[in-house]
Amino acid sequence: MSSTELTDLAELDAVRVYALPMRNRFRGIEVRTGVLLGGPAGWGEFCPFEDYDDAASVPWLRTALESCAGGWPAPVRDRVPVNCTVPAVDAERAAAIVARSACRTAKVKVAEPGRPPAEDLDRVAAVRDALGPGGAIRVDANAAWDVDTAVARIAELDRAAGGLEYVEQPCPAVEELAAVRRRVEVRIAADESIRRAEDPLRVALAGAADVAVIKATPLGGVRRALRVAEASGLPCVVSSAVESSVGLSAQLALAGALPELPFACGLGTVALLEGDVVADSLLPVDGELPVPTTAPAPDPALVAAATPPAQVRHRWLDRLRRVHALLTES
Ligand SMILES: O=C(O)CCC(=O)C1=CC=C[C@@H](O)[C@@H]1C(=O)O
Ligand SMILES: [Mg+2]
Repeated sequence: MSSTELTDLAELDAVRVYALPMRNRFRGIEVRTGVLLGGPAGWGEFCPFEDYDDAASVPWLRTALESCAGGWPAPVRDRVPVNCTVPAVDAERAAAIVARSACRTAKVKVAEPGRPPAEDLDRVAAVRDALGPGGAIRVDANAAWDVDTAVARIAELDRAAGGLEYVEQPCPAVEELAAVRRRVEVRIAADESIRRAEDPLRVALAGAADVAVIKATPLGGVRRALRVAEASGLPCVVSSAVESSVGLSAQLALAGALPELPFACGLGTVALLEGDVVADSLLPVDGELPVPTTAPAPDPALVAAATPPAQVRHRWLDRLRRVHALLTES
């Protein structure tokens, strides 16, 4: 098939809704849900977070349909180093997650609403112990702080971690990221500030970040995300949207195709899920994942085991139809 994107849902051979529990609550999510789409040239995954409206979900569907059409850009590497992701859990669990992962880089969630800052310090210290002195630690505050709080917390976390590789999205606004960046030594990474194609240029022009976090899934696919990465002019880290192995493969295709990849990617996230929909899960081995050329096919028995009740299936199929209608209008 020559086209790089399917536009007609009738061309799909299979549509399967899945629901997989998270091992630990993450981004407020306890069960990750989405739709697997079987196309003429492969599989794709449509899995916008529940709080995304239909318009914001359009690029997620583009990503799924690009995957179904097959033929991602040619990779320049066949393996990608990844970080393990440590949710806002207690220090003991954090250390266990790192030890189990065998990754040399850990990304630690901090500034969870309602939790005291001392818990973050204990968590990063435990992660450093588990990782040893040679590993890299990055933290993600998901835009929780104002500028002064960010400056204070980053200094404390940097000390507790024995050095941070970078801090992801300390504050909400691009101008705030720039202000924090002028006041701390630790690198700043922009994540939520890069959700639309026009965003990375704004981040770069404002001097707001040292690193761009790029996600193929919410940016409309591997090709679109590659253009966003190039426009950023910044070193890029590819990070997941907590997909099953089907959707994660598009993110790995992006990481495989980026001309430069100076940091480990946030793609070890199948480990956050209780189970998967493919037999050969994209779980890191020795801190790396392979770059696939197509998405792995779901295993019918695993999909059957992950199929949610009819009410959930109908809600997702309605969502798919509505978002598809918006996509074809645009
Ligand atoms: O980057 C990683 O290590 C894993 C992915 C990850 O952290 C995220 C995925 C999806 C939603 C987010 O809240 C979160 C992030 O903020 O980067
Ligand atoms: Mg982030």
